Amino acid sequence: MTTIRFTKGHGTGNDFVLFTDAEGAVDLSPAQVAAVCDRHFGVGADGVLRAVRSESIPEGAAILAEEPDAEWFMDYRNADGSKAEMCGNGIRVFARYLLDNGLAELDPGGTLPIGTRSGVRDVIRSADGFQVDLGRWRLDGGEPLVRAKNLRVARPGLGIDVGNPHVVVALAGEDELESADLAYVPIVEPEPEHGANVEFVVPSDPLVTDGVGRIRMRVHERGSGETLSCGTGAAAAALATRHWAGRGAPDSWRVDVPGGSVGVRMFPAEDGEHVALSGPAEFVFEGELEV
Ligand SMILES: N[C@@H](CCC[C@H](N)C(=O)O)C(=O)O
Repeated sequence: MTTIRFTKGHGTGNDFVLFTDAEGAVDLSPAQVAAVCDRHFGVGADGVLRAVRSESIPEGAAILAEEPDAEWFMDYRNADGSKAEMCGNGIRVFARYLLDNGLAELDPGGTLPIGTRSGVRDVIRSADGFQVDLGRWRLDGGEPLVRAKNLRVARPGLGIDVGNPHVVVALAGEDELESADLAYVPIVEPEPEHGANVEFVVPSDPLVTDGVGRIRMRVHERGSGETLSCGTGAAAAALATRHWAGRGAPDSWRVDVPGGSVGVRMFPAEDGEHVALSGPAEFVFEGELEV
């Protein structure tokens, strides 16, 4: 048995257990992660974020080659113990965890590079907490049909990759968004090879106010079930809505989720268009765990 000191944190209600394992000595098994995340018998969380030095984890070697300053790697696990490439809410909470624990510094106007399974991601401070550049996004996975419990008809989704896979589905209105039962895994046909997070969105009316688009979203996350928020999902949802809205649609979006609200911004970069996510990073409590 190993004792780990953990912090419980969240970003718009998407909650995580965070701990430091600088030397990479505590590689939790899927069963151990699932036990920690269990809301009845464990701490309870949507995922676990292990802070491990990039040099101490196999996936970190590629990260250091890309960006030698990415000292820390965010080892993200879903609540079922599976590994995911990226977590948009998690990385803001992770950045704050590194800073508050003196593991990293972020000068005013500076950037904190963090290693993830989808590459190095740059975090900066923002008015609402932290902003992360999620990098280049791409349409991926076509337009599969999506069925969810309590939705009367199957609807076409749009596959979008923002470092991890998403399928975004537009619903007819607020009633449909409320009544969809996301306790059950939505059925996506054809099934994405590596699974997908599925976002259900409803545009606000009007869609755009003062140059900012606004949508509401609920999500069923791969490996974690329905969560109160998904940062990469919010970015995918804004990208899909802009795609559907066509010419003239804005590059700035506010995405309302059951746990709060996050900002999404698309901007040109040297290697193509990037998408950035901003929002809060909160801590709730600290404790010790035997694993
Ligand atoms: N909640 C996260 C996404 C976490 C990973 C996801 N469940 C997956 O398996 O891809 C976010 O805020 O982006």
